[in-house]
Amino acid sequence: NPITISGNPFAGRKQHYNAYYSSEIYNIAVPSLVAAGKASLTAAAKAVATVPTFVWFDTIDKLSQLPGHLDDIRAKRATGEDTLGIFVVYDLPDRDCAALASNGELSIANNGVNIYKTQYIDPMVAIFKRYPDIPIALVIEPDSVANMITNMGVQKCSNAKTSYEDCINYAVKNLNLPNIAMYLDAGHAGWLGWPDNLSKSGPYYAGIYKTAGSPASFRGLATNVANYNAWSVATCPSYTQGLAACDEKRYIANFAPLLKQNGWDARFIVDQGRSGKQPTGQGQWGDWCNAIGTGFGIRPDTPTNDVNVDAFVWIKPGGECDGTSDTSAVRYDSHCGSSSSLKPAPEAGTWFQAYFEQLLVNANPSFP
Ligand SMILES: O=[N+]([O-])c1ccc(O[C@@H]2O[C@H](CO)[C@@H](O[C@@H]3O[C@H](CO)[C@@H](O[C@@H]4O[C@H](CO)[C@@H](O)[C@H](O)[C@H]4O)[C@H](O)[C@H]3O)[C@H](O)[C@H]2O)cc1
Ligand SMILES: [Mg+2]
Repeated sequence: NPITISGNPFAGRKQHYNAYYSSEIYNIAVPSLVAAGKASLTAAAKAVATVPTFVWFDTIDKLSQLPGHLDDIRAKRATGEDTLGIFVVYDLPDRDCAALASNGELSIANNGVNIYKTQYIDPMVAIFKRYPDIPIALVIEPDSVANMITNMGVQKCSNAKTSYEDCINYAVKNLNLPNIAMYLDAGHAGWLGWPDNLSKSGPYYAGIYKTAGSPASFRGLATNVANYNAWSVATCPSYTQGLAACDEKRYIANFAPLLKQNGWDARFIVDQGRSGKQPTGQGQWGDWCNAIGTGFGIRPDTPTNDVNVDAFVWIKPGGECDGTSDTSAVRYDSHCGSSSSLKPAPEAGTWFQAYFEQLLVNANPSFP
């Protein structure tokens, strides 16, 4: 029977752990550990397989896997568990405009806006409409709006601004379904938390919400996606350069009132999938690619005890790469060759075994 989400979509529900991430762990990580004489870590690895992570739809082709995930969730819900689907919308034309590692399949110059709407969003909406009985949380377009705040000096980002705004507007208006809650990406404390960036972000994000007609499903913002910041830390790491609000709790506490002043009573979700070890091994806060000295963090089912925050989540699946370290690769970004980055690293999104092992041994809370 169809459901209508009201309030916090995570309240009283279990986030879904998906078969794809489990298969990466069972078919790649576990055999690799055994082959490397690290069989002692296989129990912990298998425990990670049942931690809910978001499924990223980073290509049009991936949409063919969406019904399968939704069928799995429907089966889980049939057992009496109130399971929530958790997915990422991530295929903007000229995607990842300030970096190279996660550049996508669509380009503005090549009819990308039209393809995004008609071949990506419209089919996705049609699939979700076949599952009105399943509650769903969506993260909308990691990095995109944050780049609009800080990277108008990057040609590819300034060129993409109107297209990003058009596509995101189309996405949030068309994905505005009774069983869906949407969270638009909002960078992280080290990105938009700086006073100048935050003062721009309040009106700009609230403007997106109002321009879209304040959709009922448009719940709020997602922070720290694919990044490493603490939820709450007593001592600010040195690389946070004196920014007092150096963790996501304080970033959000500063951000929420600005949104409200501008007409959006937004809530947040916070990625903690790679935030368990503080400080991280980052030399610079902006070293975003495959950062060393990181660990799996706060589990997604942990209560947040924060009125602004609906849930802790693992949006970036730990073990999936941020970008290749191969300097000859088309998508090579120098940030993935930095002293803060674990190397050698494969292409963005593919399995990075050494990184998975790093997260596993540094996990906090630890895995048995
Ligand atoms: O001392 N001060 O007063 C002061 C004041 C202002 C300062 O300037 C700020 O410096 C920050 C860095 O410290 C910058 O933040 C970085 O911006 C990058 C984009 O440009 C982000 O990269 C993205 O990261 C994503 C994953 O998170 C990737 O998926 C994606 O591919 C990738 O592109 C980094 O996370 C993010 O850390 C701010 O823009 C900049 O405004 C600095 C100091
Ligand atoms: Mg990225």
